[in-house]
Amino acid sequence: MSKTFTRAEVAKHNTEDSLWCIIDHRVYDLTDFLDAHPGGSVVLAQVAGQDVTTDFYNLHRQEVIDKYRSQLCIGTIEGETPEILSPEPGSLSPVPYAEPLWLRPEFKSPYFSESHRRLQRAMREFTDRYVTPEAQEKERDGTYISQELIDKMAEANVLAMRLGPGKHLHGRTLLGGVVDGKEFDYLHDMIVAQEMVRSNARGFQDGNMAGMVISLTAVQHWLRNAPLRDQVTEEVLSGRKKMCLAITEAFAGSDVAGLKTTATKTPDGKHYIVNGTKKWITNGMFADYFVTGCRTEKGFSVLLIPRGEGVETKQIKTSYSTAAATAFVQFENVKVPVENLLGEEHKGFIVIMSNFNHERFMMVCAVIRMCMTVTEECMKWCNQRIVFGKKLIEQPVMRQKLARMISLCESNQAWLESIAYQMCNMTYAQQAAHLGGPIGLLKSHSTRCAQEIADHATNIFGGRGITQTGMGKVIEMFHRTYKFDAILGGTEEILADLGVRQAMKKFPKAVL
Ligand code: HEM
Repeated sequence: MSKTFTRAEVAKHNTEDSLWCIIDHRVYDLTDFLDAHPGGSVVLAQVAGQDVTTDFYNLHRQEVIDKYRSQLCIGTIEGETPEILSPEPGSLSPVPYAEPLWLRPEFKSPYFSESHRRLQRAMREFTDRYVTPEAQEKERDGTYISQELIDKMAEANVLAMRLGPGKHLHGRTLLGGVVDGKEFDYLHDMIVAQEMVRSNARGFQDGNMAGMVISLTAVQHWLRNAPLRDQVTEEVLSGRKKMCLAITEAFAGSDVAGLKTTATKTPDGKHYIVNGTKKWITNGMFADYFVTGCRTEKGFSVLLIPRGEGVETKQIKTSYSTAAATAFVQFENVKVPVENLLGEEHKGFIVIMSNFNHERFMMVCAVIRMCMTVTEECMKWCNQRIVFGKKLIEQPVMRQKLARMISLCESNQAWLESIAYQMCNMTYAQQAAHLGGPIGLLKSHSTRCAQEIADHATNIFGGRGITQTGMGKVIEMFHRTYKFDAILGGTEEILADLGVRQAMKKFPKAVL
């Protein structure tokens, strides 16, 4: 790679027998790549011997050249040095507004300590090195997360951190010891969630143990049989077993009262017999345990159901990748020991409701971070793309769009950090009592904003914004999938309504 060439030398290699070109001051020999190029050989023949930097970056993302450099690059241009940055694993983006304010060197924040910063750095590197490459591959081919990655996350205790703060973290070495398990709070939790979504693969993001995140917390808090709880927790956090939450049915989604799956006690009182179906169950395809909402004689109860006789799963294809392992689940006369009951019999609503807070908080962390990435992509594109002889950024209409996108991201992230801080200072029960409304409102609001951001971003990227490869692939993915966050864990309307209803419960009688 230390070889240098003059531009005149490169220009001579302008035939299909010897085809060179220049990208960012580096010389590439594309002769043997002609037939393999996904964009075909004709485009390459048209630019043979030339500096194609602008054309290349109009069509490809930086990671394309990073991937092929070692194979195709033969040297640099004499007296010139490459200018375009290839992000190192773990690095922060230098693009304005690409990172949350607390990560920008010139700003301060009252919320974050050194351990938050250490965790952020370690999580960013972990995601860049291990999660993103697999996420991109699985998102494309629709297969499920590998056991290798699960093992890696289990070993570094990333799986354990994703449950949020709690005793399950005490005594564990978190990502090599960057934070003490006893100090781990909801701001750490937010960091883990926000860093993981930077792998930019919405289906895989859910396929990556999202089912565990929203179900094991309920087991932790509500399964009263301690040996069983410890056994299951250990199995899941070590990555040997997978767990999912099975509440939603084709008959009832956010309206939990309308569920039709039944759990009937056997005459000896030792078991429940479960019958019914569940739909849109994230990770259901590979789950070993289903935390399942059932109708019982006098109400609603939640059971931990292991995969076994009478449990069947079928894949559902949704708008995002099948990497999420979304399933239709059928329970047919499934015998479940009564010790597998979460909370009290007939009082399962509280189990579900209190669990919803963390689930929705996680979703909000993710969607807001994703909006920020989309805004970053648009900032970069507007700065690069030349239309009618001008950069896009020089068009006032584009600056208006960016201003709106930035404002939505900044305000949502600030609201989120404030809620995370409240969570750090409340017990689980206080959170359930006081934060259901605010988290619901923030989720509803942030996904409405996501819709607007997806819309602006697609218009900015044009045809690229509706294409699954090339420069607009992140935009295309976001525009196709932002609705998941608007629906999973409670629709926008239901959550907005919850926010106002919870506020009205506390409305003082004496105020007119
Ligand atoms: C080192 C040189 C190059 C490499 C490694 C490369 C690689 C690729 C890859 C992997 C794709 C698939 C789409 C994607 O994943 O982004 C692609 C598509 C394409 N490439 Fe290249 N390419 C190179 C140079 C060029 C040049 C110089 C041109 C034209 C000036 C070009 C034109 C195209 C076109 C038109 C497409 C299809 C557009 C699309 O899928 O969005 N490529 N290239």
